[in-house]
Amino acid sequence: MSQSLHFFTPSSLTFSKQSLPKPSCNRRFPVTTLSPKLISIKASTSADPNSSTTPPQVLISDNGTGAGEILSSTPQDYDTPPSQSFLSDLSSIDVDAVTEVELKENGFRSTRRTKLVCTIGPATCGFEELQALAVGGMNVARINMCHGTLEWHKRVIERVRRLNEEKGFAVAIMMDTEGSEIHMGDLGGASSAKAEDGEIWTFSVRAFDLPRPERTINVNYDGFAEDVKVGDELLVDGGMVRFEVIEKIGPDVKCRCTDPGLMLPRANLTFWRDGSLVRERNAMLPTISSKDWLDIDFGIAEGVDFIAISFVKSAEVINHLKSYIAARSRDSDIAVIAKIESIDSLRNLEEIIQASDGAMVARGDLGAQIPLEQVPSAQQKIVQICRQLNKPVIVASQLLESMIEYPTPTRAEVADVSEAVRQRADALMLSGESAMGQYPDKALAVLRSVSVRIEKWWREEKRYEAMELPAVGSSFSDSISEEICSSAAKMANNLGVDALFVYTKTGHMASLLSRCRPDCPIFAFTSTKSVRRRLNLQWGLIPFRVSFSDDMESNLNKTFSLLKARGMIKSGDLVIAVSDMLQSIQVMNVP
Ligand SMILES: Nc1ncnc2c1ncn2[C@@H]1O[C@H](COP(=O)(O)OP(=O)(O)OP(=O)(O)O)[C@@H](O)[C@H]1O
Ligand SMILES: CC(=O)C(=O)O
Ligand SMILES: [K+]
Ligand SMILES: [Mg+2]
Repeated sequence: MSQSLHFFTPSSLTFSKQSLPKPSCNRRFPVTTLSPKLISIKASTSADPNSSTTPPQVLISDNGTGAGEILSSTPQDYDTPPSQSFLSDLSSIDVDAVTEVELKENGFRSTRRTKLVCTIGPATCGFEELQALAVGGMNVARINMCHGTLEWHKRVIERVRRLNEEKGFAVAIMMDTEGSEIHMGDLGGASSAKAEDGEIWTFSVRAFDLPRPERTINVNYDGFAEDVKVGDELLVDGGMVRFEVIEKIGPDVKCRCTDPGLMLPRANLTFWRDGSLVRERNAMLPTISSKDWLDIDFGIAEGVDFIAISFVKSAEVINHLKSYIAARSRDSDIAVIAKIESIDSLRNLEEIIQASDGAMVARGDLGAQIPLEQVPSAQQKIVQICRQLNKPVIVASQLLESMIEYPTPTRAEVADVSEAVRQRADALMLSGESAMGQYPDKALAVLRSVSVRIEKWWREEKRYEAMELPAVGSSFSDSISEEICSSAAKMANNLGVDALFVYTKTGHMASLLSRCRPDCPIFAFTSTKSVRRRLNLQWGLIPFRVSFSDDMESNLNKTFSLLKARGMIKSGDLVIAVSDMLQSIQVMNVP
């Protein structure tokens, strides 16, 4: 009957089985009271070996088979008294109405796992429009500091906040820096400019009087006229429109349109010579410009959840920004997302991702820096590395580009979205489709329905990709958490459980579970609003805010009754629970 297993640790951990004690009211032991069917594996260690005199233990209990055997508990883990706020907050759990309805109507399994980011622009900045996006499944609202004034962005942030407060959403805010690459001016207020084949346009660093003279474009980079040469190819937005440089007159560069198209305000500009990107000069520009620093100060002051850094070249700039944020806002939760959109970022990919809290495959500019046909493989690689390093990854740009103008996507766009979902990216992003397109809600609905459909198909076919997930933590305690999460995810798949529950203060344990991309959804319970919002970017997590204690038994009882009362779970549902307070895996039916 007895099983034992030894870990080699400072003090040895043992697996063993003992007789199941009768539940008693003063015995605070979660495994005995929750349900008739329950298995608990507990590996209790202290992150700080000096903080506890109790040797770490691993416990296995199983009273689900009727064998009714269990071993002694480690009382210290259960005896932490619930805090005042916990007691006073017994009835409250934050979940948005949309998730609640989705869980009630469709059950856990059909909830969407891929997260959705929407760029907010003139088409979606009003409260009603923002609400429509939240209802439509927006998890993160992105504001792009290339466009709009600080006052405009501030109003958007306020509206998203109000939406969260009033409607219970946990929409996170991502601020995206402008970066100091070369781009066009704002077209003097026009929403776009059309360049036709063969037309001659003037690109200049000169400021023009309004109204903007016909066929002229402002360029933000002073060295532009010096750097380009006659014969160079000038690409707007990575090739959406192409020009050939035909003449230079002082600050004015005359160009002939060779590939016609629509140019959007502040579109990115790159120039190419003999088939390769000219980057000597703009490579000298700082990744974070002085304007970016002001925007970052604004983002910190406004308490945004994510800051996405454009045109990252090295890990150094990420580390620099992270220490700046840490110094500026002591207990700030702002996560830094590295935008992979340059040749340099591809060169230093692993170290950049390692230093960041997440990454974005910014295909718009990336496709302007590397040949377009290399973008898909770069995307796959970035998504894979992020997953291995346990960092959330967003696939961005042109997912549904045609929906800026049309109410239905092209088949090719649907295939592209499907591919990103199949790669199990954490999130998909809308840019122009939601910022200035005619059908933002429809575009979001397409992302949503394609995600759900592909995820379902993938699960039905049991198409697990065998991805090696290397250890990401440095301490032994980290390794235990990783092992627990990968075992819990595997158990969840094998047992066909309805949901994984994770109680997490920092969100780390939830992200480790998400990394395993299990079949079932992950209910992530966290006590702070900011962690809840941040988790909203990660694959498969349904973040709830609820106050909880170190006592897993009461946490589980409390969440079960709260969720049952709201009709989000029911008796008999099979759940696996893990937490970052108590290193254990518990399998149980909802009582
Ligand atoms: N705050 C805004 N105000 C006005 N227009 C905006 C705003 N945000 C986005 N847009 C419009 O939506 C388009 C697509 O947005 P997106 O965020 O992808 O920007 P982008 O200029 O392509 O640059 P990036 O490379 O930073 O994504 C922009 O080109 C712009 O026309
Ligand atoms: C999103 C972004 O910055 C890009 O695709 O270039
Ligand atoms: K940007
Ligand atoms: Mg970009």
